[in-house]
Amino acid sequence: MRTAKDFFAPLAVGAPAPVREIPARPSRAIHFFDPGNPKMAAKVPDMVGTVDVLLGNLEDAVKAENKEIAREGLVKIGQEVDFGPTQFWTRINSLDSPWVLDDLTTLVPAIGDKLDVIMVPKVQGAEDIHYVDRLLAQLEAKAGITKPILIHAILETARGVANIEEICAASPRMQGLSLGPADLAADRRMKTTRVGGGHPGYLVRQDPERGADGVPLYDGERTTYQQDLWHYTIARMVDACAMHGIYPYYGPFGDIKDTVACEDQFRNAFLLGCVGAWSLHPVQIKIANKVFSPSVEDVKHARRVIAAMGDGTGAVMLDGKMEDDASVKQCKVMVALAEELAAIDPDLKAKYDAIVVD
Ligand SMILES: CC(=O)SCCNC(=O)CCNC(=O)[C@H](O)C(C)(C)COP(=O)(O)OP(=O)(O)OC[C@H]1O[C@@H](n2cnc3c(N)ncnc32)[C@H](O)[C@@H]1OP(=O)(O)O
Ligand SMILES: O=CC(=O)O
Ligand SMILES: [Mg+2]
Repeated sequence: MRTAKDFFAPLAVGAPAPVREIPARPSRAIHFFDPGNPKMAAKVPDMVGTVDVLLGNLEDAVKAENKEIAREGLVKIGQEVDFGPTQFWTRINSLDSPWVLDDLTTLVPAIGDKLDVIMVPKVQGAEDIHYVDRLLAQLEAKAGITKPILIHAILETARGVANIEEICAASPRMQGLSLGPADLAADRRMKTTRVGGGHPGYLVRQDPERGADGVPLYDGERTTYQQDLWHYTIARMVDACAMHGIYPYYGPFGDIKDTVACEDQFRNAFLLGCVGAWSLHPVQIKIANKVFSPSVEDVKHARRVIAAMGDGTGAVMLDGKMEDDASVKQCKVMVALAEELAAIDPDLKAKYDAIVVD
């Protein structure tokens, strides 16, 4: 166990001091691109400023024979592109893979000063974070990096879910967690072959009509309600992240053409407390930016409650509803997010600025 005294000490002589608080930088969409795919790589400079996070993916979805090309492509992009307000992340290969050591030892010296966050897949427990933490400190020290690179863990194994709290607490570098529904489904032996999203078989059914003897009458239509396969895991992530001052994200939604269901899945995550989701295709950036930004109506309502509540204590009636100390805190969450987003998104700022609180 690392004691409180040692927790914020650098793990290598010359490494930058760990951050004390994870900055709340907007990250509505973490947009994945394959840095070894020339068409995708060419689009990266023009995407800066249109998306909160650009992530060069080196892990799954990059063919084994292209791993080195992808890594080299990422170094080139990192060195050549000015990311401005957009965060620059990468997803390295899994810690048991033949590529990860070269990923880290190549990326940190070459573009470690540009990388905000390294996403680590298939994290099983605190030991995985400790390994990356120490190695990053050594590499940062050697390369003279002055700002610590943060770590984001993908929750995609049953063991990772069971160890969620210790993963979040493993290092001051821990920035957040993403749900990895595809690998997690496989690891848990769930019987869905979809990459995230719902499943028509996972449902509850309206009660049947019953005869006088109480026996169900099976002749009527009974409405079914599809349920969210990921609710439990996302809720666990949200609590663990909030407890540790880090950020939860929904992961991939593989049905690229079903933009409506993607929006629903993202919105469920937003309502439960996630700050963003992955975008696998440019079409999903727009969806994430929309869903993970509070609506004008929500911001207006929140500002009205805050204004009506004065010093934030007591209870008032507003539009027939009770508001009190707790609801004003909920409203402050909404307004704080709106302010963070308005600071980087001029369109949103204009919409929020135009709100008149009556
Ligand atoms: C379970 C997990 O681990 S999920 C995370 C790993 N998976 C990924 O990262 C997948 C990333 N996305 C992709 O590989 C692709 O978007 C695919 C395979 C899903 C679809 O690709 P395509 O069939 O080429 O999509 P489509 O034809 O609609 O592409 C339109 C254009 O957008 C580009 N494009 C597609 N995806 C992206 C992307 N993620 N980033 C930037 N550009 C992209 C294409 O290159 C194409 O460019 P062009 O107009 O110059 O030809
Ligand atoms: O990496 C993501 C997943 O769903 O698996
Ligand atoms: Mg995965």
